[in-house]
Amino acid sequence: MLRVQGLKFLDWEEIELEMAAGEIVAIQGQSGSGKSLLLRAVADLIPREGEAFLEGVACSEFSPTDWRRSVCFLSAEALWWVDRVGDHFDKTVPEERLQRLGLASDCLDWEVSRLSMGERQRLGLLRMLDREPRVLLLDEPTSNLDSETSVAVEALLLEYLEENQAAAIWVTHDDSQARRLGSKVYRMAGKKLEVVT
Ligand SMILES: Nc1ncnc2c1ncn2[C@@H]1O[C@H](COP(=O)(O)OP(=O)(O)OP(=O)(O)O)[C@@H](O)[C@H]1O
Repeated sequence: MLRVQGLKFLDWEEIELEMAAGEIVAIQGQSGSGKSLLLRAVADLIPREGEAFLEGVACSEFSPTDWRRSVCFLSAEALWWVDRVGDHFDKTVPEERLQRLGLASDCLDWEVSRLSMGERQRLGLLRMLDREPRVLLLDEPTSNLDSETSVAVEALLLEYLEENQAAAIWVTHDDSQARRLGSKVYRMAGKKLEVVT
């Protein structure tokens, strides 16, 4: 589904990655090792060499907007550009999704400024799913969450990947999360991507 070929940014070594529909690839590595840069490079958000292919079609064949809608990067700190939470969503978020993630049923009417870090993270994730991406580039998507809410986020994401035959690259500092979710686990170290399992 997603193939990354000879991807190179700054002075990191070339990166090759391939993932199938429904698959999660987990990426670990010390702080500053280049995990976020890799996700941004795949999303075509930073200057890079090499190519990424979605279902065989090169990134360069897409408009930048179409690529980023299909291969969607979720930053650890999602950006919010208007005051009201609900104005960031194209569609109505099913009440059941809010409930599953422990979010208040009226949170779409809230001001962004009142959101806690964990609420921002969960709503950023729902906003991403609202756009129905084919590939999810997740930068520590549960870093601000308690363990129970993290489990709920994991379950929702697994369900989304299965139902939509989408794929994800999941950056995490949590070893057990990487092993639990990743069909392959990689580590960024020494400016290169190494296979762990
Ligand atoms: N435009 C740039 N030019 C040079 N160096 C940069 C640039 N952008 C980021 N870096 C550096 O690249 C390194 C990797 O950054 P990155 O954000 O990918 O780390 P990370 O592995 O995601 O870390 P963390 O786990 O702390 O989030 C950092 O040292 C960062 O300062």
